[in-house]
Amino acid sequence: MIQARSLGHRYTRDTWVFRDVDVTAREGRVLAVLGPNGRGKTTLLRCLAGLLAPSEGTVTTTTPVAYVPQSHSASFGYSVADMVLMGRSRHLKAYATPGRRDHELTAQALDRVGITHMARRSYAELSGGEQQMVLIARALASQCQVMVLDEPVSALDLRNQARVLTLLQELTASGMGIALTTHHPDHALHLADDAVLVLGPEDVRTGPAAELLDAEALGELYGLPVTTCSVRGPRGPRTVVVPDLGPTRDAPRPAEEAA
Ligand SMILES: Nc1ncnc2c1ncn2[C@@H]1O[C@H](COP(=O)(O)OP(=O)(O)OP(=O)(O)O)[C@@H](O)[C@H]1O
Repeated sequence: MIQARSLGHRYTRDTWVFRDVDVTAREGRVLAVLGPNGRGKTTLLRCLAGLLAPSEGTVTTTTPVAYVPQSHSASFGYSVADMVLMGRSRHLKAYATPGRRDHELTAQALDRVGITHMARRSYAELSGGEQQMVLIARALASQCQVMVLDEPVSALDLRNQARVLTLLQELTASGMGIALTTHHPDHALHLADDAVLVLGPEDVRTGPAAELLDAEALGELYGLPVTTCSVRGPRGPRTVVVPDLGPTRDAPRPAEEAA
């Protein structure tokens, strides 16, 4: 579990990114953090993951946590398998060589994310989306109990988005805690038990996702009209979020309407 109390952070003396945030990421639950660009989602996530010391408040962590950044550039020519094996580093003594179990867990993580075929490729030469999958596998190999992911599907195509979202659901069902940021309210509605909406430095709302993520709140969050509706997907009804993008290409043009 990661529990943050009265959390606040500022990079400069007079500008707070957020203040007074109480939030908990628990095993077996998904916490989704939403907000416009630059509003502080990554900052909040890095505080929760223990990578950034908050300017005020406390973060208490009771279980091993792994952080999956949005992107990560490796300067050496590591293979994908090496990158994932690095997830095992906290289990190894200083200067120890990874053992059979470490290699087994690396192979399992590659398989679980569906990237075994990439194992020998150079990580640095992968596309952004492929690298994102490798970073998720690295976190899996670490055997964390809470995984903190910064926009884990931002670079992924539709199929890999579905693969990763399904994997996160499976991990949660098996008891892992997930905290993630996302620019997809649909994904948050699909996955999340709890949500954080970062509206402003002094207005960070937390609560059950199903209550917090309604059309009115999302409209206020992103500053444009938003409609939610239920669609019948291949696996049953789902709620989708439709932002107001103006007239669509399918809409009749004014001249056609008048005719
Ligand atoms: N290291 C830093 N030093 C100074 N300011 C920073 C630093 N990192 C982030 N910021 C600022 O803090 C604010 C929040 O940034 P953050 O990356 O947390 O936002 P975000 O909500 O994750 O954005 P996005 O959705 O675009 O990824 C931004 O104004 C950003 O410019």
